[in-house]
Amino acid sequence: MNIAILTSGGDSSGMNPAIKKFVEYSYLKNHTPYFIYDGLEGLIEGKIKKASFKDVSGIIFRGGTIIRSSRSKRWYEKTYRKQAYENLKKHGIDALVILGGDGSFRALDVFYKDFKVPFMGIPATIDNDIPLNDYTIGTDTALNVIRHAIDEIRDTASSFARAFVIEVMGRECGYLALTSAVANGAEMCLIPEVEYSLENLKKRYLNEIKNGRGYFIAIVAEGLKITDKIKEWFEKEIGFEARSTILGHIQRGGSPTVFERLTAAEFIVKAIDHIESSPDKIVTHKNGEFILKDLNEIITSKYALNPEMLKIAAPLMGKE
Ligand SMILES: Nc1ncnc2c1ncn2[C@@H]1O[C@H](COP(=O)(O)OP(=O)(O)OP(=O)(O)O)[C@@H](O)[C@H]1O
Ligand SMILES: O=P(O)(O)OC[C@H]1O[C@](O)(CO)[C@@H](O)[C@@H]1O
Repeated sequence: MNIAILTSGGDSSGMNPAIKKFVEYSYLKNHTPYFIYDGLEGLIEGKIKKASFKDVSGIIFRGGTIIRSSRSKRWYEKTYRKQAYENLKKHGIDALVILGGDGSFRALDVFYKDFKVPFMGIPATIDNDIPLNDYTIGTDTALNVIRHAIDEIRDTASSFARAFVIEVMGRECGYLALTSAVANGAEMCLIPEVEYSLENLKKRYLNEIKNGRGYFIAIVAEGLKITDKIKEWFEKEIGFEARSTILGHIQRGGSPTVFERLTAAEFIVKAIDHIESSPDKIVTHKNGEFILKDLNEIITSKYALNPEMLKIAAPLMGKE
């Protein structure tokens, strides 16, 4: 088969190892791999090229995506999707592999309904917000970038009596905030999915200050849009000088971790192995296994945070 790969939505570290494995494993299985550059915008523009081993040499340790990505307004219009379909036909592409997040899977859904182009979707976004799936490519590297940043902030935090409010990405999903709050021993974790109580946190913090607490690390998910409010709250209600840091796009960068590289390879192998026999699926990673799921099941479900992790983090949200 002629199989083309594209990366869509927010780039994430681990896309490059996935692209490398895609090329190598496709040739191994007697398929011909193609690149579509610039995501869905590139597909509309027909930026399609046969991929070679040389294209993917020396990329396994690089963050980002060598074939680039995009967010495409034009994709919502059928005229442009038709143009994309014509481009695939022109290059003799038999199937698509798409690395992206939930938006990209919705894009795949309309495209499949329109033109029935066989596909495999692979979850890739730092947000880790794909339903029925435990892991999206990019998450582990982003968590390690956050860990590193918090370690550095802690150096200065522990040298002053201050509160540091750190905003992490994730759109409407609190996964990055929840996981990094627990992994980095934060005093506060506020996420969109769970109601928090500043009143309870205040009681606890004032008590802790009496017992010698010297500084605070607070993690706030970007989706709440309350980072400045929490900084002011520390100053007014807790009486601690406060600083805020928005980690921003550094969370999308960095060399893919070992876990990232291995998982990316396994996602790709599962996708290529099954693209002929079940050409309309999302590869999910659930309870340590790689499982094919219907696209429709994914996009009509809601992701859920790990209840055990929520229990561990409950005190950081002011829950008794
Ligand atoms: N409902 C939809 N119908 C058609 N196309 C869509 C739809 N939702 C998203 N898309 C297309 O998919 C692209 C990628 O989606 P989006 O920008 O939400 O990123 P994503 O795949 O969710 O990744 P990330 O979570 O990393 O941002 C959009 O720019 C748009 O072109
Ligand atoms: O790179 P952009 O388009 O500013 O998008 C930022 C968004 O993309 C993500 O990094 C990935 O979805 C989100 O966490 C963040 O809200």
